[in-house]
Amino acid sequence: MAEELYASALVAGHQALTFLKESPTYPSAVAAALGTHAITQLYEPQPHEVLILSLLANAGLYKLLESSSGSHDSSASLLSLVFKINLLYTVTLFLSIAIYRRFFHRARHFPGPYWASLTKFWAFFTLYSGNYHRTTRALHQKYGDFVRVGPREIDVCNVHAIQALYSTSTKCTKGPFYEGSVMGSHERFLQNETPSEHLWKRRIWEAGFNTKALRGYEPRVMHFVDELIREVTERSKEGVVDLGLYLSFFTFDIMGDLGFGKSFEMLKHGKEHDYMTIVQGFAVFGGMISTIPWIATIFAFIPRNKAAEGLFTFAKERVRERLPLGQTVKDVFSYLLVEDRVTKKKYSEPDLVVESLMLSIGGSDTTSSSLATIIYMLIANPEKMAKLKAEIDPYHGPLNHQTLSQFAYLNAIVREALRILPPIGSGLMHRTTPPEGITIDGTYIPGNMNVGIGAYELQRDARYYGKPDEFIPERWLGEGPEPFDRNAFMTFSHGPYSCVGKHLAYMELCDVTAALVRAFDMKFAPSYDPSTYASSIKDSVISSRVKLPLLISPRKG
Ligand code: HEM
Repeated sequence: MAEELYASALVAGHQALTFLKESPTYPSAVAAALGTHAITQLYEPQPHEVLILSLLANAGLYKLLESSSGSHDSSASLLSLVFKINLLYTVTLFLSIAIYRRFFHRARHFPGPYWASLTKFWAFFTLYSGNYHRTTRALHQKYGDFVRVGPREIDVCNVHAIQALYSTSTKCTKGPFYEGSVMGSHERFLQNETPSEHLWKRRIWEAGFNTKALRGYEPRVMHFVDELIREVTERSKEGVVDLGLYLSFFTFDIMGDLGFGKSFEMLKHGKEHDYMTIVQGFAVFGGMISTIPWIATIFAFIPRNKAAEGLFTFAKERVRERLPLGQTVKDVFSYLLVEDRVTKKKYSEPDLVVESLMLSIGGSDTTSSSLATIIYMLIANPEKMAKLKAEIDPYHGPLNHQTLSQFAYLNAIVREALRILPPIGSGLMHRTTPPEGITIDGTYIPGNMNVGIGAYELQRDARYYGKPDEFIPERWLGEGPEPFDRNAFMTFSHGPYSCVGKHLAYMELCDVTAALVRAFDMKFAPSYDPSTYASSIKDSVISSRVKLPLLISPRKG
């Protein structure tokens, strides 16, 4: 069979060469471009394959021209001819792709921005601007529930799509969002694992976030809450405090402690650790290239740059220091050391390095930006702050999650902040539809399309939440405006790949909010324009760190 294929390929190659030799050069370039487009419809080549093929094709072309011109033409004029043929080939190929995507593609009936129908770079640049979530929301308001945000990408804003796309029973597969590695290598971590590998790894992670595990982490979390209050008290004596920065220090310190067994001590030193700077840089970059996954596959072949290498070296050292302590320390890492009860598989040391890195990325900026939003919303809505104080103040015991989970208004505030400004707000390309396509609320989406739901647009949709742009915690207590649809809450995603750290996040959000409100009177710094808060949040898949300049003083009454 293989020999037959090889023989057919040789015959086809020979015929193509004869055709090129006998036909005029420029029309051949046009024919080759159209042929390439037709082939890529059947088989999507990887970028490195395209590169290798085009180098080989150009070398062949040069040889062909050389042999057909004899000794008449110099190599400079041959090269110039090769260049012109390449240009014609490229222009034809791109035109052919553009015409196809615009007028013949199976996604052509879906409305959306013009450039998005032609190229994924529309999403890349929209994400670069930090406005992806706001842009897709505006597009849904203009076009409806299904918007074409890429050649074969559909952003969906409809509550029925959650089950259809994200649930355990969905026929959709993980989308290209999870392909490749931004770290410049082939490492796989929980989030971008294949479904079968994800299954056993996820079981290990889930054990690390069950109620018993969380109870074990709480004293460690409370240690950092106390440190946060102490540091903010000290800094506030000097004037304006950027609480956004200190909340970042806080969440990174905790993730260092729970993921690597050692805090970054940023709260203690009041200074940014290089680790945080690099991680935050990577998060932005990683977010952007997730819109064009073939860029990530190129990165997988390039050696890691200095910053990424530094990050890995740091993580490797921390993991090596942490490993000998085994399960004597009750952190998330200790759970990652346990073998899966079903498959008996275990994480290797290099896998632990990658997972610890991912833990610190996934659990830090998400939680700190949510905390900043909670405090911002409370200061911007003094009546809500007063209501929260009225709930917390009568209680004089130690703050812990068991107690705080009974504080209905506090929990409603946390939920409402996560609804109105979710730290992962955009849908991107989380899932790919099955070959037969999928129907959502009466709309058919063809097969092999990339689809996603953005939490921001869904949670600001007036069909699911009355007065969606207003901060109304009461809606979670059954006292807010209608409609109110709990099912449209997507902040932690949904289904088998949803946030595994959700309960730890809730614990941190409640613990810190209660501690800050109990300890301080807070107001916006006079130099700060609070109306810029929401627009200052840049969406790079995970929201960027926000500034929250405050005047803070110990509570008087
Ligand atoms: C407010 C805080 C948080 C938010 C809003 C959040 C949100 C999310 C979302 C939306 C996903 C799914 C992403 C996707 O579609 O692939 C996710 C996954 C994940 N999150 Fe969180 N997260 C938060 C905090 C945390 C914390 C504190 C941790 C760990 C300590 C964590 C660990 C993870 C992990 C490991 C995954 C991957 C799960 C998987 O693929 O099975 N997150 N998170």
